[in-house]
Amino acid sequence: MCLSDAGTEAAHVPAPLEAAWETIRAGLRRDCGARTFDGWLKPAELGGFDGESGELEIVMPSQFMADWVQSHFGERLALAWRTVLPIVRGVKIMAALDGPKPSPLLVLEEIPAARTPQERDPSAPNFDQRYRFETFVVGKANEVACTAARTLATADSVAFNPLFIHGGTGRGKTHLLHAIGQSFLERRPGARVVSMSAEKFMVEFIRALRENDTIGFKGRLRSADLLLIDDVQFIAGKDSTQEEFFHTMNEIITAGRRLVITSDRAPQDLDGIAPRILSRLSWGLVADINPADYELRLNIIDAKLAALPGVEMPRAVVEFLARRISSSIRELEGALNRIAAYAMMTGRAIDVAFVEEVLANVLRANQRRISIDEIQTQVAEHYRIRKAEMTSARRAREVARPRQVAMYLSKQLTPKSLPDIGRRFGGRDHTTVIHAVKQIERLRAADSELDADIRLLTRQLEG
Ligand SMILES: Nc1ncnc2c1ncn2[C@@H]1O[C@H](COP(=O)(O)OP(=O)(O)OP(=O)(O)O)[C@@H](O)[C@H]1O
Repeated sequence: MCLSDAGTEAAHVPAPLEAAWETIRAGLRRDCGARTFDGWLKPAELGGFDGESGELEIVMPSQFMADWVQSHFGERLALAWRTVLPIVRGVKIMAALDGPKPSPLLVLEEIPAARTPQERDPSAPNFDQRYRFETFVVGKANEVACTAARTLATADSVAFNPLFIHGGTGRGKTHLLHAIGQSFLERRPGARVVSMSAEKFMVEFIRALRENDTIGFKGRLRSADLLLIDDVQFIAGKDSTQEEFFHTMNEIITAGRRLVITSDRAPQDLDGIAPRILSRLSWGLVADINPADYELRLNIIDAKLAALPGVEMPRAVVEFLARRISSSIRELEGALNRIAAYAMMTGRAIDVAFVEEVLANVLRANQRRISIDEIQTQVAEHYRIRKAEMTSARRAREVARPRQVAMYLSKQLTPKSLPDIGRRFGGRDHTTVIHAVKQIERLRAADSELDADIRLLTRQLEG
């Protein structure tokens, strides 16, 4: 449903869009300064909104301005809109149909419209430019998969084929797949790389059957120097697609061409996939991507922040996010974008309170399941005391301090209330817990050894 046509004067824009636009404009003005704003963004007007696709048009007086705003503010505008008014899922910046013609000077400078690789060659893969090895942060959870991916992409010959990468959602499988494709093509310009999801494989195969073009389909896939198939779990239970997939795999591998497959689960858990496909997979290398640990999450945030210039995030906030958002990297990335957009819009400084407010839902969903029992075990082991001392009445320093550390960590790492925590430490009062938390906070700031202990314990507990 299109509410209005871009560039027509009588465009009726619904009130919520108007209100959101005002907020976004105010944020942009604050963010980029009055000069840039007045020169480039002030003339922008709301165009049509398509309620079905969620696409909003922003209309500039000329094509040149539309291109400039697209390249300098396109992503930021889209992000701001999605944040302020989530029904807006995409933003299209366009020139007014009856806008002024660009001056000759501007024509000289006009930026040629970028064409996607697919527009140049419909069979060329459309890789996401952001998904490269250079932007993939490596840690314990993904180093085997990443090394294998790099080897497959760059080595003159590989000892394993296919490469099967598996892991839960949002852990970087697609990122690695695109990185392989781009890196392979850079080393071998002109090579034939075919990249598709298993779902697309199925859809295209069925279409080829219907259009009597299976020869064409087979030819396109089997002649690939590198074939990348994402989310293979999709073809579970689809027998004829699997039959075709098996022959494709076979031909690629026998011809010494390279094949990479990703899946959300390990081969042995792929129910509904033919045994001969699974056995073919086991000829190659199976690499998993585990959930990112605290260290890796910290490094990923740092890397993403480096790509968001102008976003000032204090160390305490970075650590807070790494600690609290552990479900997936996609979620971590989403949280960072949301914080950046809100900070831009409201002009507020980013601190922990701000982040707690902006991410309330995400943080709730990510509530860790670390138990007080685990904390007590880990702390007792670390300080080499008996776990029973966590609940005992002994006040000797060698047991009292570790007990306080465990109470402090229980407050930091679990959602339990102070009285709850007190009860779990031998029925102590909540004021004892408050005292422990304050005491450890104070000591931590002055005692680097204690600080290091707490960091280590936090890392171990968060896995
Ligand atoms: N190690 C990493 N370094 C940098 N960015 C990462 C890393 N891992 C994941 N990401 C980012 O997290 C987001 C989600 O990753 P990706 O789409 O590759 O996940 P996926 O495993 O394919 O998930 P799904 O199974 O849901 O498709 C992407 O934006 C990706 O760039």
